[in-house]
Amino acid sequence: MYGNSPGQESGSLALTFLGKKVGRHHAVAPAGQQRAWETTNRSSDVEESTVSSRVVHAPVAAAILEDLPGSVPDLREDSRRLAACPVYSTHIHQNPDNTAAAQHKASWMQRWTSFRSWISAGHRKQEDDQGVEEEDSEDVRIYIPYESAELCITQIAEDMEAMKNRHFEMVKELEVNFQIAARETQEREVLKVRAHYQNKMTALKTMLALYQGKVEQKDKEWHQKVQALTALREQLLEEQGVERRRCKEEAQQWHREKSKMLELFSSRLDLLNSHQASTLQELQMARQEVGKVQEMLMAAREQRQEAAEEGDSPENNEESENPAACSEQELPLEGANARLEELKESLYQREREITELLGEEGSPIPPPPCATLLPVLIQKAHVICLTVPEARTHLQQMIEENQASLLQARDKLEQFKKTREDQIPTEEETADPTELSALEEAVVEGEVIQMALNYIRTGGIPVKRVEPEAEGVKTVGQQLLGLQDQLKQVKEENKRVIENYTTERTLRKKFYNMVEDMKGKIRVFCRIRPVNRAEAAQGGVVVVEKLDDYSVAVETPRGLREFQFDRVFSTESSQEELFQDTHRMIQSAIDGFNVCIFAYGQTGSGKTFTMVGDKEYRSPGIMPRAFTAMFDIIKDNSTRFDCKVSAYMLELYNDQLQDLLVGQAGDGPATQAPPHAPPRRVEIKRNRKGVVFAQGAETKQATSAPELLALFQQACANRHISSTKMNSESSRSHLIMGIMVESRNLTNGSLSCGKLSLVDLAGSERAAKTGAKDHQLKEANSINKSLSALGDVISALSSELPHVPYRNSKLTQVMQDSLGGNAKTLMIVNISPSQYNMDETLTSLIYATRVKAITNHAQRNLESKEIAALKEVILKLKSGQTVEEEEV
Ligand SMILES: Nc1ncnc2c1ncn2[C@@H]1O[C@H](COP(=O)(O)OP(=O)(O)OP(=O)(O)O)[C@@H](O)[C@H]1O
Repeated sequence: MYGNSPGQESGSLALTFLGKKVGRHHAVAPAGQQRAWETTNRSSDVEESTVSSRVVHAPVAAAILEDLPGSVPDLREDSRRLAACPVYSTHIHQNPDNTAAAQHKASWMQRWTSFRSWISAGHRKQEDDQGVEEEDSEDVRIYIPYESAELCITQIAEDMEAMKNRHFEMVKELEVNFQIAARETQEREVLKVRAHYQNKMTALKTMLALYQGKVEQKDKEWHQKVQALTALREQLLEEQGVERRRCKEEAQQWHREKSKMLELFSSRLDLLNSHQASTLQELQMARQEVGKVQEMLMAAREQRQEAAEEGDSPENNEESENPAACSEQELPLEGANARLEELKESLYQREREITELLGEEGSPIPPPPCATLLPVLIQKAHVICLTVPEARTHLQQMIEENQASLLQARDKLEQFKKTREDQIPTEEETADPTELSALEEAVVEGEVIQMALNYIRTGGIPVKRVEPEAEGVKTVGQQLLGLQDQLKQVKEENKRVIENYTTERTLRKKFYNMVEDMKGKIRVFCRIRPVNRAEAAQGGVVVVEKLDDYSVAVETPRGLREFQFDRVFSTESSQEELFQDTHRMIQSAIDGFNVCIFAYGQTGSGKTFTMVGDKEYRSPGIMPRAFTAMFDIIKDNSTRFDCKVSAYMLELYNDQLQDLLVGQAGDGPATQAPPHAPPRRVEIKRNRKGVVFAQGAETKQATSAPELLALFQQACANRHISSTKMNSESSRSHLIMGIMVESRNLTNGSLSCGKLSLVDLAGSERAAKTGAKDHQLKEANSINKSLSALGDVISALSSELPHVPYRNSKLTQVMQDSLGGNAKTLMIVNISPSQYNMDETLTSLIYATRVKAITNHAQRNLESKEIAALKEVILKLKSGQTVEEEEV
């Protein structure tokens, strides 16, 4: 009946649970080889059915029955009994008596009941029983009537069904048990891990608190320092102002003095010229007069000579006898001589005056006699003072008295000057300078006396007196020079103070950013691109300025607006510089963190340049550099970690996710899209930990940076790019690249799974500026819509609203874990420096500032060796694979 006929397939179901093999071997005759059942079915052919039933051998049946523990001994006994009574078997067969059949049926029923009870009891066959039973097996022939056989078959079928169900139940039960056990183990592990990390977290929190305390303290100190420096700066500025005012006043005074002197000189020069002119005139006149007088004298002399020649005449005798008449004749001569003398005197006078004037102008004046006498006098007086004590006392007294009077005179002069400065000068006051000059003279007199008395006391020789005006001029000049020096010093001091202030400000911002980073705030970098040709054509006015490494300012019509970021990169900053600050994010991804780097900004602001680089990869952007850096890190740690890198690449075009890796030659036939196959549907999902993944997206493995770059380049070729007025190669879609790094610790077997998302967003644009039409306009609308949804998410997160509208756009779904999720995120806001794009720049900077306020909760995705192994087992079981004991 249960013959293992030739060609019969023998199947076995084996389940291994925690190292114990459970289940049952069974044998089922394949269709077409179940002779007994076939005979029964063809009941009209009695002869054939009889033969068929008889050719079945008992040992085979017994062997099969052995597989049904519990029933085997009964059946064996029964078969032996039946074999000993062939009449019964034939009788039953030939005489189908109802009672006998009923009895027979009852006996079979009994047996099958026991068999069923065995099934329900879940009796397990012991493998070692097999040997014993093999020994017991005998060649037994069993003859069973067809009705019974039919019944039996039905029963067997039912029982088999029951057995199958039971087996399934058992399998289910085992699965449940297994899941419970796995869950319990997992929970235990999770609890352990949680406790471990809780401790670590507490320690970290304590450290953080300590650090925060320190930072706060430092912050306070810096704040105080900054305040002190600011106060100092203010004071210095004030002093500088005062100095400036003083300098200005002194310069004005110096100018006044100069013009006064110039006036004086010019008036003296005029006087001199007029004196010279009049002197020359007088000289001329005098010469003429002298000439006349000389002529007169000559004439008179000639007359006298003539008279002398006629001397012998009595008239001459009379003249000689009459002196009065003679003197009358000489009178005009005397008058002429007197006039001559007068003229000479006047000439000398003029000469003296001219000499004096010339002497005042600069020619050396012979020292007055007092200048030679004074040192002699002082020396004598000093000697007297040395020898006569009364004279010394008297001198001391004189010095003191003079000092007092000098002080008084100076005070008076100061007061007078002050009152004159304070009051609004009236005409009378300005017109009366005598009082001032009298006071000034008194001061000068007092000073001269003081000097002289001091010389007498000390015995020094007084130096040559300098002209008071020249001294005044020299003093003003010296003062000016001194003031210039002071100004220079103050400027240098100011520069130093400003430098100190800037350094401290920079440090403060750096520490602040570090604290923010530790708090889980999203890091935001700002990059200013150079002015492009279109902007230059619009005037190229630059309104954006990098103030320092952390601040950027925009000159708006309403004034300067300053924004603070984690780093600010100027137009001169290189790709290398930018990447240096990005590098540690790559390390985090390898360490098992979920990391996201994305570029944001208006169209043409340099997002693709920042993320991808230029077309020829002469200055590669973050993405190609990240590939190299990632594999470099992996290589450096290859002795401790075994890492696997795989990537997917999508573009969000017109609100549709498109897989850029589909259709590429890759690591297997599965990656090759069949020709004319409908595009595979890619959906954005989140795993239990909240990490976003692209379901249905082609994921390709890469074993080196060039391999990954080749994949990336091929995928980029599929991207939607077209030319607009703002950018000759404008991205018309958002590019999303996910790089998964699975890293197994070779020491402890733990497994970490990190993800690096690199996103190059399409830029917001105004149709008027880009000149978008038709399908470009549709693209622009779609881009703007998704960016607006991103803006809404940013606003909700930064305002800590209870609902964040992630589901409004596919873009926000893709970025859900990066904004307010569990990722370490870096945003690079790209801006244009030109006035032409000022509005867009301001909008971008405002959004970036809001992003800075968002807090993420980055977690490391690390599993212990056991959990990782159990997960693998579950996966295998789910997919219907056999799990070996060693694997668990
Ligand atoms: N920092 C930079 N230094 C030099 N050139 C730059 C810089 N940033 C951008 N550019 C140049 O400006 C142009 C526009 O840049 P890019 O295509 O990266 O802008 P985008 O923001 O990606 O624009 P869209 O959103 O339209 O795709 C490119 O020709 C690029 O080479």
